Amino acid sequence: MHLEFVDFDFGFWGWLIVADRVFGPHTVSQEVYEVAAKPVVKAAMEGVNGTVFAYGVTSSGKTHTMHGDHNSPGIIPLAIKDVFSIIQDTPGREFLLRVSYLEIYNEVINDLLDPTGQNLRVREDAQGTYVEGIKEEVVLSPGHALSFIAAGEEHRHVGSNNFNLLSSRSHTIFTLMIESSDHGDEYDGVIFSQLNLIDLAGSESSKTETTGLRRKEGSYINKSLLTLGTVIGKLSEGKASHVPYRDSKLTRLLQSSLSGHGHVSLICTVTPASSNMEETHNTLKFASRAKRVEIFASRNKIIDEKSLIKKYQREISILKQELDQLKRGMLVGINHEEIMTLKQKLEEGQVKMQSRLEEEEEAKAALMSRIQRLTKLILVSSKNTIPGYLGDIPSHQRSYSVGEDDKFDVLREGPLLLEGENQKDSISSASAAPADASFDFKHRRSSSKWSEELSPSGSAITESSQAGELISGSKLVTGGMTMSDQMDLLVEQVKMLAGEIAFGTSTLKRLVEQSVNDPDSSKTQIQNLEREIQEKRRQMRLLEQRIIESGEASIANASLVEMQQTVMRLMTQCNEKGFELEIKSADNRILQEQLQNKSSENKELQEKVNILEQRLVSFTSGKSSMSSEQCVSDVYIDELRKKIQSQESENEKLKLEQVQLSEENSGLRVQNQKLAEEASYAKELASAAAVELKNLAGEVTKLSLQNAKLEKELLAARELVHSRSAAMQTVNGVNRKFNDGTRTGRKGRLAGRANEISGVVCDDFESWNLDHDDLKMELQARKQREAVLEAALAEKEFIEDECRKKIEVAKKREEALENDLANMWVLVAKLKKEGGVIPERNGEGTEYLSDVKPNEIESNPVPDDRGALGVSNPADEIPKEEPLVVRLKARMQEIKEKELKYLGNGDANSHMCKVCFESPTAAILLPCRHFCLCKSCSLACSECPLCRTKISDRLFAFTS
Ligand SMILES: Nc1ncnc2c1ncn2[C@@H]1O[C@H](COP(=O)(O)OP(=O)(O)OP(=O)(O)O)[C@@H](O)[C@H]1O
Repeated sequence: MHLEFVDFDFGFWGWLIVADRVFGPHTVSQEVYEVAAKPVVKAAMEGVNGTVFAYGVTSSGKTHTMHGDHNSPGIIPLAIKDVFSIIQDTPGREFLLRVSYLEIYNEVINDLLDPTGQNLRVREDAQGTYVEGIKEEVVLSPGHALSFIAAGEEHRHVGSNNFNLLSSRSHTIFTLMIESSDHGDEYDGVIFSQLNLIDLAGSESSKTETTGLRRKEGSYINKSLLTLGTVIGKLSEGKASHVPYRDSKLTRLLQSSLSGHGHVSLICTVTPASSNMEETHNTLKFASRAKRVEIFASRNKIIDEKSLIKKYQREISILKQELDQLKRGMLVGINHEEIMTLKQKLEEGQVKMQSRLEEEEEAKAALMSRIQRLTKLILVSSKNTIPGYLGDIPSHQRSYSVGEDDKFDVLREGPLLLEGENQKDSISSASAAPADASFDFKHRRSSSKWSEELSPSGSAITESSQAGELISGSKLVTGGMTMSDQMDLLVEQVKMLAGEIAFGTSTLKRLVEQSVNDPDSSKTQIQNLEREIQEKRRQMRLLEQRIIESGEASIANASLVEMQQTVMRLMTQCNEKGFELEIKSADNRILQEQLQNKSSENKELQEKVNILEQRLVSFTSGKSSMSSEQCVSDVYIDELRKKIQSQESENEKLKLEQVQLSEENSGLRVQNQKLAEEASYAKELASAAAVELKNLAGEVTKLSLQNAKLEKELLAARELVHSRSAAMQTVNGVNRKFNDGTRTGRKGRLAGRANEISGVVCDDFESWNLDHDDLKMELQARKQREAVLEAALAEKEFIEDECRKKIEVAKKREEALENDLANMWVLVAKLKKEGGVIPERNGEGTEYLSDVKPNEIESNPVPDDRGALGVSNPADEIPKEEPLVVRLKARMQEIKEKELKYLGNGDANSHMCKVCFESPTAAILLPCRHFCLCKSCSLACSECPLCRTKISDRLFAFTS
């Protein structure tokens, strides 16, 4: 496969394009990295943002260039490796590296390091654009960083098209965030930079046969790449025109990189396939445009506060301080006195332990010295070869093995020969010939050994040397035997010596008997034998002494072991005690802390007590002359006790009250419910009364209207009467003039009226005169009518007055009702406020409202039957103990009855006179049933004041 890598480097530090390179198909990634990416990486490590991205048609090798494979790592792994090697080569600085890895798939940003981070949003701050909520991982090594890339690649969208089996379906941006600062004193702030390593998805031509999802992906890819091309094109123009960074997520994210504040290295990959010629051409055009983009890369500002490295450094310093404090804090919380006490205790303990240890050491040393002494003794004695002595015993044994026949001789003569040899050796007169050669040899060897070892001077054997032999012989056994074996051996030796002595004694007896026959020859033998017996006895004594010493030694040895055990036990105890001491000291610390807390609490309490005492003193100073604090505190305590007792009794009382109240509450609730029902009933009554009042008012209005009408009619009638009378006067005047002015009377009035009616009438006087009689008649009729009307008017006025009175009464009644109603509502509201109950008075019944007293209710009396106020109120008859609502109900009933009376609706009481309100002794019920009048009143009225029914037609309903 032939691939070409086209690299356009945009130069560094504000340079314009300095180099562009074309790489052939056999170029390795390392070479491309060296040219295209390394300078960018290096600059990024120095604080300049850098971006390296691969652009090209699908399957042209972008992913291969950026990621590479196992054999040939791409730009990204090489860059990471380089970053860490730069860190290695920069010992003077501290670095903190973080990585993030995202993809832009179908214009959606997904976090490749965190599968839950989907559809992330792009934000912008002073530093530029960034992805909100993207996961950033701190990396510590190249492998660590590459592991994140590998993990991210798992989540990347990859699919196959007809050019590439593993075609990238998304743009990926691997970002390395680099923070660095100098060490210690040379600290110059934290430098932050970003290195973006981008693997774009490949542009897809129409030849890329895609359907469905691939087509959709392809369109998104092409669109974003087109936007990238447009942005590059705009930037390459160099004009201050609008750059459509926001048209795609890719350009939006690369905005700060492309806008010229960091290094950008664009690697364009092309394929030599003729089928991709158009795309290759487009890629080259894109590269050509990109070359013209000017970059003014600069080092990023120093950020201190936001930097993670600074944060970590701060944390580290804080932790160090905490550690120091912690180290010092071993003694924090313990005051100086405690420390001193603890120290003292420790010292005391140490002294004790030291003295005990010293004692033990001394005991140990004593034992050791004894052991050493004993050991020395053993060592010293081990130089003596008791086998020589013992060798004699085996020799004896060997001699036993010679034959049973020789046994007696050996036993009989051996010691004698031995003694004889000994005698010869010891006194250097070894003249006596041995009876047995072998015995002699053995004896000789033994005796020579004794003489060599025990007698350095090589002189004749002495008492001491013999004793030394015995001791050493005995001691030697300890080298290979136990003490008990030694003892046994010594005892055996003693027994043997005793046997030899006994044998020597019997031999001596036999020699003494022989000396009777031959005194010369046996004399010497007897002397030698006596000497030998004495020697044997001496040796036996020495051996006995050795046995005693061995016993002592065994006792000493036992005591040594015992001492050693004691020492061990004491050491263990010492360790245990030391451990206990540590625990105790730790406990002591804890107790000390607790004690401190307690003491602080005590202090606080003491302060409180002092304050209380002061208060008490100030309180009692004026009253009491008690001087001693004890008395004050006693009084105070007594008071407190009394207070507590009174408080307790109050508490009990309160509890009882609570129980009572709860019982009352339940009772009152029931009552409240009843009252609510009554209140609703009273409300209904009040509303009915209001309706009735309204009707009454309507009727009154009607009456007023009728009255007004009547008044009008009356006025009209009066005017007519006046005009007629005036006309009559005119006529009379004319008549008088006409009849010499001598006559007066009706003619004159008629003449006057005629004059008044019209001046023209005079002209028609003749004709008017003809009607004179008629007029007279008419005048009379009118006069009568006038009188009737006046009477009616008077009646009307009277009725009007009555109506007014009624209205007033009704109004007052209404007011009273409203007052009652208001009182009721007040009562209801109060009941609700007091928990929905009416408090009982001694449990005997409901209590009147404190602010709505019965007297107040009576102060708004309902008018009586006569319309007088506050007279004969039935409410007065209600006992005061009755509940307000009951009284109200009674009042409402009364009102209703009165209403019925007023209305006269056929009720028995409705026969009361509606004019004088007298008792219905002589009442009549009008046919119209409007008014019920008494006889006297009905006489005054000729018709029903309401409907004008003639009273002549009246019907006396009843008379009492
Ligand atoms: N220089 C190269 N040496 C060897 N193999 C290469 C080289 N460049 C690309 N390839 C191979 O070509 C194939 C396509 O390459 P790659 O996936 O990198 O293309 P791409 O441009 O990233 O494609 P797409 O845009 O579709 O993702 C891969 O199998 C890759 O291994």
